[in-house]
Amino acid sequence: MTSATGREPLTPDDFAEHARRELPADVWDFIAGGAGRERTLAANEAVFETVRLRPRALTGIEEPDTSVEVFGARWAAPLGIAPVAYHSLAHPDGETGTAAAAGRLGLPLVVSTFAGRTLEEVAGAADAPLWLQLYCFRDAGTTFGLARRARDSGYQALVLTVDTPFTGRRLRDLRNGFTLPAHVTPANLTGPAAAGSATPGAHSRLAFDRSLDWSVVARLRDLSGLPVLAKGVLTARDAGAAVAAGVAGIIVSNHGGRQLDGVQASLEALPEVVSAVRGRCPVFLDGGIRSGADVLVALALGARAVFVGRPALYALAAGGSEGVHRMLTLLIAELADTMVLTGHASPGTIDADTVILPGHSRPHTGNTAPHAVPHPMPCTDRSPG
Ligand SMILES: Cc1cc2nc3c(=O)[nH]c(=O)nc-3n(C[C@H](O)[C@H](O)[C@H](O)COP(=O)(O)O)c2cc1C
Ligand SMILES: O=C(O)C(=O)c1ccccc1
Repeated sequence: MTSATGREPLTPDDFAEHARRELPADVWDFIAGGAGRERTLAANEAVFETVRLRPRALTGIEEPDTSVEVFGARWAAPLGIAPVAYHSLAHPDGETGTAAAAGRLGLPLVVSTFAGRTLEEVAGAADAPLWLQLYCFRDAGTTFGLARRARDSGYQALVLTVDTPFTGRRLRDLRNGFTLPAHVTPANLTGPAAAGSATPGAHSRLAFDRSLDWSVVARLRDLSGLPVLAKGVLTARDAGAAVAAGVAGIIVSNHGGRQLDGVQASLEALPEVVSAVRGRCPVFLDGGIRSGADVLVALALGARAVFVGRPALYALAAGGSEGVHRMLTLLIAELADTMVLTGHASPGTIDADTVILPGHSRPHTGNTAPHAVPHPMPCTDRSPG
C-alpha cells in the first residue's frame, strides 16, 4: 500500500487518496458524498481547523494510557468505527476484515444494518466489542429479528439511527444513477425488507418505518436486553427526548453530512447536547474525525469517545484488513502524542481548558472537571468569552 507519491500512508487522510484511485468513480462518490450542496459534509471537517490546542510543558508523562471504559468494556482508545453500510463495496473481506482489524487493537466496531456480511460472521471474525446499528423497517419483525440476533451473537449494544426516516438527497448518486454492484447485498436482510435494496435511496423510502416515535427505544431495549443508543442527535431538544426515552448513550452525528444538508457540524452541536444531557448518559460523536488531535478536541468538548466512518472504508479499500489496522494504529499514535504534548496521562483528564475555540483568546476558566459542561462553540452562544 503506497500513496500516489510512492510513500507509505502517514496519516488517515493518505488512505483516502489511495481509495479514490482504487474505487470506481460512482462507488467513490457514494462513499465520499453528502446530501444537497454538501455544506454540512464540508463543515464537519472544517470546524476542527478552527480549534486551537493548548500545550503543557514538562509534565513528566512518559507513556499515556489512551484506554477508556464504555458500558463496562475496555477500549484501547476513545475511538471506534461508525456504522457504514456495505464494507464489501470497498474490499471483498467486507466487515469481517474491519472487525478483525478493530479486534486486534481492542477497538469497537458498530456493524450497519446494511452490512455485506452476516452479524454472526462478523462476530466470529474478532473479539472486538460489537454494537449493531439498526434502521427500523415497516416490517417490524425484520427490525426485532435483527435485535434478537445481535443479542444472541454477543453484540453489546444497539445503535438506533434516528436521523434517517429515508436517506438524504445525495445528488452525486442521483447524477451517477448509482446502484450497488451485483455482489454487494445486505447479508442480514431477507424478504420484503431486502427488495430493491440495490438502489439505497429509493429503497429507504419504501422500506423504512417513518411512523416511529421515541417509544421504540424501550421496545428495542426490553426485547433485546441490550442498551440502546440514539445516533443522529444534534439538539438539546432531541437529547432530552432521547434521555427521557431511556437511551444508554447518545451519538452526536449528522450522518456524515448525508442527511439534512445545512445542519451544524457535529462538533458544533456537541456542547449543546452535552449540556442538555447533564451527565445522565455518555455522549459520543462522529463526523469529520481525521486525526488524533481531532479525537482529543472532541473529548475536550465533552465526548466520551468518537467514531470514524469514511476513514475506515478508505483504509479497507486501500489495504483490506491490514489497511484498517494501519489507519487505526496511526490514529491511536497521533492521539497518544497529542495527549503527551497537552499534558494528559489518560483521556479522563482531557477538559475544556485543553482547547481554545474560535473567537476566544483563552479558554473559559473554572471548568476543569472532565466531561463537565464545556464552553459552547460560537454558533450556539455568541456571548463574548
Ligand atoms: C458510505 C456510508 C454509509 C453509511 N451507512 C450508514 C448506515 O448504514 N447506518 C448509519 O447509521 N450510518 C451510516 N453512515 C453514517 C456513519 O455512521 C457516520 O455517521 C459518518 O460516516 C461519520 O462521518 P465521517 O465519515 O466523517 O467519519 C454511513 C456513512 C457513509 C459514508
Ligand atoms: O448511505 C448511508 O448513509 C446509509 O445510511 C445507507 C442506508 C441504507 C443503505 C445504504 C446506506
